[in-house]
Amino acid sequence: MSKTAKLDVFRNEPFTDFSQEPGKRAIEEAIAKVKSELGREYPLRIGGELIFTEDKIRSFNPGQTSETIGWVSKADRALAEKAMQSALKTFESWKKTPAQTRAEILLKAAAIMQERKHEFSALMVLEAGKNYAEADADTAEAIDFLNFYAREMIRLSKINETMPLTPVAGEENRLTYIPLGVGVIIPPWNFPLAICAGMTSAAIVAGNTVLLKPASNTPVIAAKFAALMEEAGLPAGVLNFIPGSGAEVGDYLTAHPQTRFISFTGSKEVGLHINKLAADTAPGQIWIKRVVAEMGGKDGIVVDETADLDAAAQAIVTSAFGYQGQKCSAGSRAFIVEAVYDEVVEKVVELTRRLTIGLPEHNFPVGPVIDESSYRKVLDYIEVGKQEGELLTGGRQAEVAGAQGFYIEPAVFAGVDGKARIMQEEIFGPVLAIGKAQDWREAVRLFNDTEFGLTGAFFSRDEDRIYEALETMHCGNLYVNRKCTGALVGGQPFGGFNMSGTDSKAGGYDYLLLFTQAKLTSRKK
Ligand SMILES: NC(=O)c1ccc[n+]([C@@H]2O[C@H](COP(=O)([O-])OP(=O)(O)OC[C@H]3O[C@@H](n4cnc5c(N)ncnc54)[C@H](O)[C@@H]3O)[C@@H](O)[C@H]2O)c1
Ligand SMILES: N[C@@H](CCC=O)C(=O)O
Repeated sequence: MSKTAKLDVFRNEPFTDFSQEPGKRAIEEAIAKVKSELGREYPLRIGGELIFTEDKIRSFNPGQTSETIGWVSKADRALAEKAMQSALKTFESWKKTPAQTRAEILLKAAAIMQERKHEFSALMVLEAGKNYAEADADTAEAIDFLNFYAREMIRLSKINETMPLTPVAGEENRLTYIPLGVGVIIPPWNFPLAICAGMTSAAIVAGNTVLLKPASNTPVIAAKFAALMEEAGLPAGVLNFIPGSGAEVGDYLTAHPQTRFISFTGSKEVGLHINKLAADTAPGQIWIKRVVAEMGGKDGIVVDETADLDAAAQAIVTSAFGYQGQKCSAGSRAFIVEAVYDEVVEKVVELTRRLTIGLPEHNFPVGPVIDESSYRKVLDYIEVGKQEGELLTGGRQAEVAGAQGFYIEPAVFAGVDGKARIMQEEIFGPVLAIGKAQDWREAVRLFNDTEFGLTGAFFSRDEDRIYEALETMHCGNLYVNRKCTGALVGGQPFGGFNMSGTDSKAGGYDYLLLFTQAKLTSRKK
């Protein structure tokens, strides 16, 4: 793109239709290609140097645990320090690189990813246990983040033209958004491409250099992303890729005096730990570290008696069990008014029973949960649920012919009290808790009775109630008459209230500001 070429308006990457032959063939071919490359080794990337370590993370297929996706080199503290020094050095040149040039690298990366989108999706089918549509949506969102943040950086760099400061006689004032410094990027495994690419590219395009520590369940897709950024022309040392233990490398870098910011997405427990550690001032530290922390959810759907009950039941099931309930936005709770409670519950159970379980590469609606510890945790919660409500369907370990993985039947509990543990704690698996409310206002009260506040949905045909619910349901992303998952970049900036995080609104118009500091210069004329 030349300096004068006008960038077209941002549009979301379309999803692939896998019910049609071309889409189906494309992903099947991509899966075959990725399978032929399994078991490779992936290095750290520090200042352009590819480093292979003795100690490695084994990434495996959660739907077929004997299948190794790849062996990923693992950073220790010494390598994390080397990466910090590389990022500090590179920051001196990267911060001076024009915003337009930085943005162009993201646009190039988006174009390359788009060209090879099915390959990225296929890798997530195998490494993260996503079915075709879930993996495709993840890749599409990653492409969106790259395209969106590139445009956002260009917009911010022209802020004095689009949002002129109030004129002051005899002085010329300018506001610029300058980068912060070196940031540590810590994404989760559940959107292993989209969130990793979004968090990393936003920090980079704003002029920062970063240390990317990917989630240990999904380091291969993160390694592919790091390689892609280099292919797109990102100078060495801007993105330093350092997989490793959260407790070792994560704590070391969070506490590091030269870390300027930490961008984290993950659980409440780890987010609060990072926030606390980052608040301490290390000897030699000359700033308050900025922490962006997007955390868990206990999201839900409220249904009143005027609602389209079929649509509501479908949305409840899709929100609860899409990607096995492993989304921060998962609708793990539903509150239904008494008048239609039995009818909606029956529909939900029927739809849930229709969900078939199997290997993600064969595109079953329900696949495995991510690993053994998650499997045990979800099964433990199902036992808790049996004491707290009535298990209407599912909840057992599922056998999948020819596959050894972490499969669990989607579980629906009804008659669950709002204070029950399965109503209050994030399970992050295929478990839905349904509660009965006397009326829609009580249902909204029950919905709000949580420490989290990420997503929610309200189903009704009554305009007055919709109006009131939009005001009173307290969460960062609130939807009406649709599922509570699947926010789109640009149109539905994403982030939550309370213990769901700092409400950073990824994919929104404020997001890049989190990785900059505003500098005002005033010159006497
Ligand atoms: N709010 C959102 O936008 C959003 C999006 C996706 C996922 N999530 C949440 O993420 C969680 C699931 O992801 P997860 O299991 O990867 O979460 P997690 O908190 O276990 O791990 C997240 C990341 O933190 C790292 N980590 C662990 N300990 C660390 C430490 N001491 N210091 C630094 N880093 C450390 C992990 O290696 C991983 O990369 C769920 O709670 C889900 O709701 C939130
Ligand atoms: N942004 C995604 C959720 C990300 C967290 O897991 C959604 O809107 O469903």
